Amino acid sequence: MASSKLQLTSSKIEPADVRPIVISGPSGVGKGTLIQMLQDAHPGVFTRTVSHTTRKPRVGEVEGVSYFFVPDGRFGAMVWNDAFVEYTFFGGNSYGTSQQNLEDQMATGLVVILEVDVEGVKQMRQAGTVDARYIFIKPPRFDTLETRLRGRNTETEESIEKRLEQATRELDQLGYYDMVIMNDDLAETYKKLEAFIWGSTTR
Ligand SMILES: Nc1ncnc2c1ncn2[C@@H]1O[C@H](COP(=O)(O)OP(=O)(O)OP(=O)(O)O)[C@@H](O)[C@H]1O
Repeated sequence: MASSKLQLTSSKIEPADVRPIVISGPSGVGKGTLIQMLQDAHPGVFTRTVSHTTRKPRVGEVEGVSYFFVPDGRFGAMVWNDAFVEYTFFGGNSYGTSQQNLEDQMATGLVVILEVDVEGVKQMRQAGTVDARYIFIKPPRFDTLETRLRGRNTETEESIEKRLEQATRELDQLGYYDMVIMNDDLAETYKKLEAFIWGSTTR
């Protein structure tokens, strides 16, 4: 992976703004990669929420670490009980961030990172209940997504098509975000993300 070639300086200095950070953007744009880089460069600063999902675990995924894997009925009951700060139906499965998990992560005293799709961000913004910083990662060109998703080798053809279809809709809704960063060169993108989180407004 490209990130292993980067020279990252490791720092435990917390950002002045410790509100949760919501990272959004189309599938394959590099959200997971960038979040991992933040955590690697700043051990002991960030924690991530763990989403609930109705999708089946992939090889290597661990219950309660990668996701909370739940059946459809349980997920539906949680929606009914207003247990999610955001949830979405995507690629044939439901995903959501529970209020409980967000509170648990915030209680650690670390800066919480949430990876949320655009529909989820819309819900969070409209409800206005989570005071967070919202960042959108966008691809340099639409077809970059397809190349990266194929290169990742984790998706079926059907899943790739659903993700690209959804990306078209997502790229149309940038108004919900405090910051939009284009992920062309990974090292440059990472620097911009870090600068924004630590208070600079470099775009
Ligand atoms: N700037 C970049 N240049 C080239 N490749 C990149 C760049 N950023 C990320 N990648 C690669 O693109 C692929 C997709 O990245 P990643 O899995 O982080 O996307 P994601 O947005 O988290 O997707 P999903 O929402 O589906 O989980 C990975 O193989 C990653 O290494």
